[in-house]
Parts: sequence; structure tokens; C-alpha cells
Amino acid sequence: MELTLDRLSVTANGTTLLRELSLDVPGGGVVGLVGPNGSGKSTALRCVYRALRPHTGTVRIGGDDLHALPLRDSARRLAALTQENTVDLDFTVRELVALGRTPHNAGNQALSRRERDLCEWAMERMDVARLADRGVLTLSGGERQRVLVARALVQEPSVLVLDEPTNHLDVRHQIQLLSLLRGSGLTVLVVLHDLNLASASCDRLGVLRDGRLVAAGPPTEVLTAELVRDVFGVEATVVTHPVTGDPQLLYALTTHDSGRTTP
Ligand SMILES: Nc1ncnc2c1ncn2[C@@H]1O[C@H](COP(=O)(O)OP(=O)(O)OP(=O)(O)O)[C@@H](O)[C@H]1O
Repeated sequence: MELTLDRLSVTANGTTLLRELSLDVPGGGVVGLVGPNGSGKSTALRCVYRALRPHTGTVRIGGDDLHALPLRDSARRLAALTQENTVDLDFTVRELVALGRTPHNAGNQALSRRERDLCEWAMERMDVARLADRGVLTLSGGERQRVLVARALVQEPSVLVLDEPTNHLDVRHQIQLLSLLRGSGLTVLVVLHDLNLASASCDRLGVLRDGRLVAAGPPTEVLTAELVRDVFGVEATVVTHPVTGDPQLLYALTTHDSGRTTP
């Protein structure tokens, strides 16, 4: 199912946070949104998971105007892992994951056998099955993040949007999650800070700066030393991954030393 952001603009308190952002995520494709802090990545995603209504422009999902759909209908099509995903109530992991079925079921209807199997599958995939009976408030940041991804998978969406999903995850779980997204067949729009992970996991990248899309295309076209210098203000050497062929960036720490430790 295709996801289309069509000329989205967002303004808050007289400041334009997003300017005419257009971006297409083809059905089954993985598109990464990258850019410096404050460039508008989360704002764009918030328009997609309906935490924010764009002032102008349209988000279309499978051709339909997302904001015109009943919430329940859009939740059947789209799941989100957001920066606002906090867990305040002491559900067990199994209970929280099962909540992913809410858009599909009426009231307090008990889960079917298939749905219970789906929950177990998602917990296995996210490596949290052994935590199933733990209270979510007792989990580490990375464990909780993986539980929230399991809940999103249980929602059985066609489209998944994720805002910095690798936050808190150790390197093994970062790789596992991004491999899962890539092989899932889901339509994925993901905000990532790590440009090397973005390069490895996305078919295409969109680069935001000051709320504008300044580049878009496959990682090999987008991730150039010039772009990284221009947009992020960082010197990077671009090399080709010897196994995958993806562009990867090598950084060197800057060596400025003012010799002062306090202002
Ligand atoms: N309600 C608001 N009023 C004014 N400015 C806002 C408001 N909400 C967000 N902003 C500003 O909009 C800009 C874009 O924020 P956004 O969270 O989309 O950036 P981001 O690219 O996701 O950043 P980060 O990489 O730091 O997560 C930021 O400068 C932020 O301070």
C-alpha cells in the first residue's frame, strides 16, 4: 500500500516547520528521512500518524486521504512507533503487545487463537518473548522499544512509520530491527539519525533541512561527501561497503582544542 506525502506544510507560532514536503513511499518500499536536529523529520512523521494535521497538503494511504479516514480505519492500515510512545501503565509485556489488536477488535473481545499466535510470533521476532510476563515499567529502554515494535507488528498494518526506532537499541538489535523492516514487505517510512544504518536499510532517502526536502533518491545518489558537509556541516569520507555495496560514511573527530576547560 503506497504512502504519499503531498506538499505538506506545517506552521507553529509563526514559524514554518515544514515547507511543501512531497515524498512517495511505494508499496513495500523502505524510505528513510534524515536531517539535522530540528529539520522537521518528527513533524513530518507526526502528520502521518495523525498527531498533527498539516496546514496545507495531503497524506494519502493507498490513494485515500489519511486525515479523512475514521481513526480506526487508519489504525488498521498504519502503525507508528513514535517519540511520544511512552508507557505509563504497568501492563505486562504480553498485555501491551496484545493491545496492537485494538483497531481490529470490538470492545474487550478475547483474542482468537490466531491473534494469540501472532502476539507470540511478534514477541519472538523482537526478542522479548522471555519478558512476556514482566511489567513493562520494569524494562530497560531498549527492551521497551522492542516491545513497542512487537505491538506495532501485531497491529498487522500495511504501512509502518517509525521515529528513530534504533534509539536505545544495542547494535545487534539495531541490525535485527532494520533487517526485519527491510524484509517485511511493509511500506516503511523511518526517521534515522545514523546515516550508515539509513544507507544499509533504506531503498531511498529524503534529506530535510529547515523543513525543506533538499535531496531525495537512492542512498548511492544522496549520501555524498558534499551533501553531508552542506547539510550536516560534517566532513565525511564516503566508502563502498565491501560486501553490500552500500555507501558508508567514515568520520574523523575534529581536533580543535581551545585549551580551555571553562568559559
Ligand atoms: N509547537 C511548536 N512551536 C514552535 N516550534 C516548534 C513546535 N514544534 C516543533 N517546533 C520546532 O520545529 C522544528 C522541527 O522539529 P522536529 O521535531 O520536527 O525536528 P526533527 O528533525 O525531528 O529533530 P530531531 O532530530 O532533534 O529529533 C524544531 O526546531 C522544533 O523546535
